Amino acid sequence: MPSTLFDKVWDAHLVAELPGGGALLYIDRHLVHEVTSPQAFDGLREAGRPVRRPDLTFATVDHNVPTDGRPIDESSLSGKQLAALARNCLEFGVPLFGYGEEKQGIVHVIGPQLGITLPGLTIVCGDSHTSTHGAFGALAFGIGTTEVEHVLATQTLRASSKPKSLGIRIDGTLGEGVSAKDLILAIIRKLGAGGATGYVVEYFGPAIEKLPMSGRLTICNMSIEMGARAGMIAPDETTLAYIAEGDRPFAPKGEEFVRMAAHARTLRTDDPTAFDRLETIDVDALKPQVTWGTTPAMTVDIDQPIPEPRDAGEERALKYMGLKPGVSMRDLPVNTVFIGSCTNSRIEDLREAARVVRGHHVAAGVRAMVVPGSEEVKRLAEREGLREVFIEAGFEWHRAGCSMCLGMNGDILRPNERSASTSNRPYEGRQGPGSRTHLVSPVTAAATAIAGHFADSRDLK
Ligand SMILES: CC(C)[C@H](C(=O)O)[C@@H](O)C(=O)O
Ligand code: SF4
Repeated sequence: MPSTLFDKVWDAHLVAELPGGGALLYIDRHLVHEVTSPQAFDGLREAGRPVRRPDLTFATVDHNVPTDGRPIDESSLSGKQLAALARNCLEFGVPLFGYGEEKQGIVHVIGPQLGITLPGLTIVCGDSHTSTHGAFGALAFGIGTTEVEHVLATQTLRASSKPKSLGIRIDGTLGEGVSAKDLILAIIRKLGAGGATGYVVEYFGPAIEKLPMSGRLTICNMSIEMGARAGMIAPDETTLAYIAEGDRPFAPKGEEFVRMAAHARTLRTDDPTAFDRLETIDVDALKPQVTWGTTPAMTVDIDQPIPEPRDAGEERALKYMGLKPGVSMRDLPVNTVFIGSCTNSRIEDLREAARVVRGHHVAAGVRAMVVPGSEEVKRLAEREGLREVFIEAGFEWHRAGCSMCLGMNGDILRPNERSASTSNRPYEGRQGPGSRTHLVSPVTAAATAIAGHFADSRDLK
């Protein structure tokens, strides 16, 4: 019987089938951040247990860190979570990429960058966007705080029954000004915000094979936004070249790399008939996408009008977003442009945005900010002169962190302010109370900052 990439990684990590349909899985890498770990460490302490594999556990601070140079307010909840992680890592011997340190960054950006994320591994983190790491052909998913404690203590996860598999075949070629972000928004728009609930998704096909790792990471990142348990892409030569290049201190080297690469080449779905469900999408005619509502499925092409609401949920979304059907998306002015988040803050995202920005200026009255996904991305961008491009155009240049992806760290919108944001969730209040978020790609965000309203990057030329 043909099997899927997901089957292969699952089977290789199955320790035991549990009575009642669950499974005990061995976990290769456990990523930890300050928001979902404090109670887990408290639990270990109370039980008098150590962290079983501190060498396979990696911690960073991202959600709560100030990105604009403000000092950390130690009396705030953010300050307390940051301090707790530092204490816990010291006590339990877990390596921490702390605030101000060179390896610090958003957990889903530093995993791949440091060579922690590799093909065929199981990777968990107390964070829903752990699906990001599936871009390497890893089985990666978010877990709750109780499970974080279980993984810390045992290096295994009690998973519920094995999810079904959904293959999404993506044909065609992305046009200029259209990116992986537009592709994943189009997929979510087609399948719906719950369209992949209960599935592990594998993206494959010609359009995926042509994508660099940065785009594959963007796609797997947002799998969770259609309810998927995980997103995966089979490792190929692009994946292996990414792991081999650059400064990746935790990536295998020499003989070890050769072994890993040989294993990675076996990690593919034997035949699409192995999927429980199959969907296809063609991207030849895909246009830049913009969300208009409060889920990532409420999306239109940039040259389409705001749609008529089809149900009470869409009506509520329109009201919250302060929008009327029929208004052209392109005519909608924005207050803020945010280029950042684990979806779109890698060096490639910044390069693409800078290419659009170069020689232009941010529109009057618009606040535009770039928040690199890691301190390493920030350093690289500075070395390449991207910082100057953004600063000269009137953008703010920040330190690494989750920043305005969610309102936990001081980077927020004021009530009723509208943003073009490269993040992944346009939920009510996500970027601050009353905030109105529209998801876009980095190049669309850059063009929008310059135009002052939603704009197609191809119009700027
Ligand atoms: C804080 C954390 C638990 C949360 C998540 O799980 O996704 C956050 O990263 C988010 O994006 O909303
Ligand atoms: S950048 Fe946003 S989506 Fe990603 S981990 Fe941080 S808060 Fe969650």
